[in-house]
Amino acid sequence: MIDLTRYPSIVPGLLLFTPFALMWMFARKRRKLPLPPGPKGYPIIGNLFEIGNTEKPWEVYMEMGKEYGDMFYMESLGTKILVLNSLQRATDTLEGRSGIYSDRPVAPMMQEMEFDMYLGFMRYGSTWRRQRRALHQQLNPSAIGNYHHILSLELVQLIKGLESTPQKFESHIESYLSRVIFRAFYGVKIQGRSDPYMVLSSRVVDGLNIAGKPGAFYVDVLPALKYIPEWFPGTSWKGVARYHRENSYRARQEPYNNVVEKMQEGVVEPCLASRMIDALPEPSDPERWEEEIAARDSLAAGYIAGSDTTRSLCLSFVLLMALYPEVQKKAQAEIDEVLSIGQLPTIEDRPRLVYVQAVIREVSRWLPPAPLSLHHATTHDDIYEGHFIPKGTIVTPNIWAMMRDPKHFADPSRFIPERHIKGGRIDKTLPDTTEIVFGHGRRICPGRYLALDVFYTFVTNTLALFDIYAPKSDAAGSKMKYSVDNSGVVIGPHPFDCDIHARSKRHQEVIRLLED
Ligand code: HEM
Repeated sequence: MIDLTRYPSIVPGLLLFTPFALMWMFARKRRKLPLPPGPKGYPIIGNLFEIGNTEKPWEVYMEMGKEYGDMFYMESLGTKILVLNSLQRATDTLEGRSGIYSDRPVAPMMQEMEFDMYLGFMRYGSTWRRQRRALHQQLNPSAIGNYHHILSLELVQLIKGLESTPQKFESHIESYLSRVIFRAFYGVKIQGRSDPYMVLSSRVVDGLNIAGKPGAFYVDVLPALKYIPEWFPGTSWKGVARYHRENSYRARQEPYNNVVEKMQEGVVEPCLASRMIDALPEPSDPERWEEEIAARDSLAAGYIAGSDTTRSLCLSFVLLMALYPEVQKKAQAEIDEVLSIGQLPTIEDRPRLVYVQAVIREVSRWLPPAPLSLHHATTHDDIYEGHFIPKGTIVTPNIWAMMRDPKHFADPSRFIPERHIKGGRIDKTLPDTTEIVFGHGRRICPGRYLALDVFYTFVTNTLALFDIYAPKSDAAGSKMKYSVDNSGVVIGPHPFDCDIHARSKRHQEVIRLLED
């Protein structure tokens, strides 16, 4: 017997959607081809309990894959979900058939908060294409070099912070990443967490995390509720939506308008925004207006999407170095072989740092910040490997399962950078986890080159100058306690303690001599 009290948020949906579910069941009968395999559903509600189980769904889906295969399908109350548990399935559909699999499902509350104006949550179409192009022109591999100096300039404050107050490592990392992103995007130097831009961006991320939770708002279950006036009892969600809509609007407008003003005054630091503005068509061009909105909104989408994800990867790296001191020593030995003390690693050193590259691949595999990527959706019916995939299916790429696929990664729960190396080089026959972690197909993360360069800069410079240990209270590094925060769209380690200090007196001296 199912205990409905465990799933309070789905009870109203159960009642409200029963007629739709019946219609859906009859429509299914008309189809000839089978749907992909999947758990048998209950009459009327279908797979509501599998879909409604929001506790670490990436792990639940990985387990379900053992029974139903690397691609399975669930249906409930009109919602259709296809889970892709292997890289092969993601490549075949999201990349091979990207013309069909590149839409996003947009929940009514997301729309009410205007988060569908952000690239990551926008429906597939011409506005999406325009914004995507605007970002890609500034963040592609040949353009990204324009921002490498910022990674190094902002590094000094991070290194000095880690040396003077190592217990605040989390806040130093967060502040480094925000400084890099805001300076690269808008040419501004922000001042810590209380900076107005930081406050605004964290409010938008909070809103995304609230709206991203399935079943958190009744309007997601019954979209017609949005037409009920705000004075009506039980519509407090409308106030929540308005608050986040305002933040979402300000986050798109304010930093961009600031750059426009600075450009007019001739005092702007070259940045993504100024380069996008320079590249806009002439004011008389009919395309100008739309292109300017695309520039403005794609920048906001980038800085909102980039902070939490990159932070999660950096914190996972610190945690893993404390947990696996032998990996840390090996990576430091490689850096010492390539560079002398006092020389800080740069992007140009990357090809010579093979073991460090393997560490980066293994951190990305071990705790991918977006374990279920972002949902894709189909714009048309499709037939894939003899299965019928209906139009409007929500497609969930399970990055977590791909990273733990024993076909590619033996003993997947262990952290073993060596698995990525063969004959002294990166093993190109193994899937590249630093690609998988950024998603697939036309919606793949446009910030991936920037994110990887920032992450590499953080990893190499930290290893070059500091030792990271489990806190003294822990007898051995491998026994250090940690847990993962699964509460948002992006996951990462919960706050944890660790000891960070300069590797030696000479390293301490190098840090002291660094100039701000
Ligand atoms: C380690 C850091 C990062 C990770 C793990 C990550 C991961 C992802 C993933 C998994 C997706 C969904 C891809 C898909 O739908 O298939 C995505 C989308 C996106 N990412 Fe990132 N990302 C990171 C950093 C960044 C940065 C620095 C930016 C800044 C430009 C950024 C901007 C975006 C945007 C705008 C989208 C939406 C793309 C679209 O829907 O077309 N991300 N990211």
